[in-house]
Amino acid sequence: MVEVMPKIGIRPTIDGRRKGIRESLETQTMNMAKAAAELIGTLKYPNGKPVECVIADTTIGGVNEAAACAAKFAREGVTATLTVTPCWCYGSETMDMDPLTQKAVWGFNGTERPGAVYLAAVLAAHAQKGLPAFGIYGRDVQAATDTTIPDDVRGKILGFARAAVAVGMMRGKSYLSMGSVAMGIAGSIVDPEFFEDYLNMRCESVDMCEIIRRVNEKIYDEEEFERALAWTKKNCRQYQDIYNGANGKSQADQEKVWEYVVKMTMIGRDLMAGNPELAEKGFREEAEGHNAIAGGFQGQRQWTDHMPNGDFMETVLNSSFDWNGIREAFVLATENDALNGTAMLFGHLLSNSASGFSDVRTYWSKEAVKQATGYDLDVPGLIHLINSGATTMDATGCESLDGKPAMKPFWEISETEAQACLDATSWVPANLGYFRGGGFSSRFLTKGGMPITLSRINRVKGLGPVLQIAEGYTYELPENIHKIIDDRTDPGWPTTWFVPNLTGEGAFKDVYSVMANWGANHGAFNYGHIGADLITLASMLRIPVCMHNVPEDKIFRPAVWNAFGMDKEGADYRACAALGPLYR
Ligand SMILES: C[C@H](O)[C@@H](O)[C@@H](O)C(=O)CO
Ligand SMILES: [Mn+2]
Repeated sequence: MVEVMPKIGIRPTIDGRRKGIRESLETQTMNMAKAAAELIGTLKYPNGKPVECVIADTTIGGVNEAAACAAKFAREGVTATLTVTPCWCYGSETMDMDPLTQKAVWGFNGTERPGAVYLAAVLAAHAQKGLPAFGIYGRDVQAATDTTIPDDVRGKILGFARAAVAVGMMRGKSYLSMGSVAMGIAGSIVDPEFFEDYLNMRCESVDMCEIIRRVNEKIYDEEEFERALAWTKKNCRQYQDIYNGANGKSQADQEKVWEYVVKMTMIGRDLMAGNPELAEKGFREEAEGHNAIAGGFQGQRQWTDHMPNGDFMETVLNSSFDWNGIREAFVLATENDALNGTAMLFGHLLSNSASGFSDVRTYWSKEAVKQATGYDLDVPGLIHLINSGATTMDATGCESLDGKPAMKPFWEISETEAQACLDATSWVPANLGYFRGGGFSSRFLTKGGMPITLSRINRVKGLGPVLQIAEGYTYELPENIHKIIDDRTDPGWPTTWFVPNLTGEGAFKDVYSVMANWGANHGAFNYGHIGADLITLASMLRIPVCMHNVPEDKIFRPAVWNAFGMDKEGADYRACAALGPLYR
């Protein structure tokens, strides 16, 4: 994959009046830029490297200096800009006019000079010109000599930067469909217009028979395959065949399936990201890959009716480790549900950790749990997240943060934690009723008490894409109680029990309402409460949020959203409609 990391450009704007005013402000203004760059540099790209900032060569007092800054930023690959100033500057003469950059302005809240006044003036200019910008100024007045960034300003700069980096990361990359529409699932009817207009991504597709060709013609790294198979045999424990009784495959046949699914995993990865080793073998075209930052595998049914299913490939690629060690997780959607894949991609880019993929299968009320198991649930209800094994092994909850279960960026995961995730996962011979070609599904039970955010994109005729978000926690039923329910469901698939945070209103009135308001069969989940970041990201892309339980004081959108009315949700819809998709 072409690794171009999007940079954030810092624009120190200044009062252009020489012979006194400008000179007195140069140092303070440049220092704000340096402080902002230093702060943003504490963030990481998903590859673990620090986020890079570029500062304009000079402060910007007028249009010529603004143009020089824009030229530098274009050369440097800047995709978002943060304008900083402690003073009055000339709004439309100094602002960032690039229609494609994400924009924020930090106006220093002092009283010696009117930084916050410039902020208001330049935000008005942005609103008037249809170039949305995030407004940032501190709640408390600071002394002119105070070079610290107050906490509230830090939070806003970082929130803006995280989402802006995510927008930049997607630009120019691809979504790769392996196969097409799975079982009539609308999310796998991939729409290039959505990817192009909203994300600036290209839709690529390969027929699943490409996998067969690569297996048959040995278009994979054969040395890697030997290593991968040995690693798989050592670390991926085959579970008993709980589905197929006398019809099950012999162990000799299962060994062949293991070999096949390991090859599928390598080939799926090579299709997405390319692999220079293939060029060494003479396969230069195949070595290139599809520059895919996300992908999906149709599987059902044409492939799975005949060939081993994609569960091993999906689970392993979506995890932060494999036979090559601990590495960045891929984003690979089951059933080629590209809209869930997009939510997985958003979550991965914002959290830098692996994304889970699940069916949103069953709502369990307290009463239903009591009736089925005799157990008194101590939470208001549960949503059963479960899918044939596509879910990342990071979701076992065997990584930890401050002693609690977590899903972490790969550079924070230890060998011991990766091993614990593998040890907590077993591999169940696929239900041949569903998957005639066999395969192995990952099976695990997510540890309780992990903060997670469930999200999903849906496309709606006449409206466009919408994002839904539910923050909540994982939950752990006592083992024997879980077993009763799991045995009735799909005991060979990974389970995450989810309890959304309730607000008592609307879609979050109760747990039932959350499930009833979910827009499709799948949800993506990520570690942490990342709803606010998702909302910021959605506003940058002009995707309205149709359902969320994020506290209002955490929501950060471009300032012009305020002009679309006081009711935040309605304003979001109106602003997204008026502005239209970012790359249209
Ligand atoms: C095996 C079945 O076809 C499942 O894969 C199916 O219920 C789904 O996952 C639907 O999203
Ligand atoms: Mn599914």
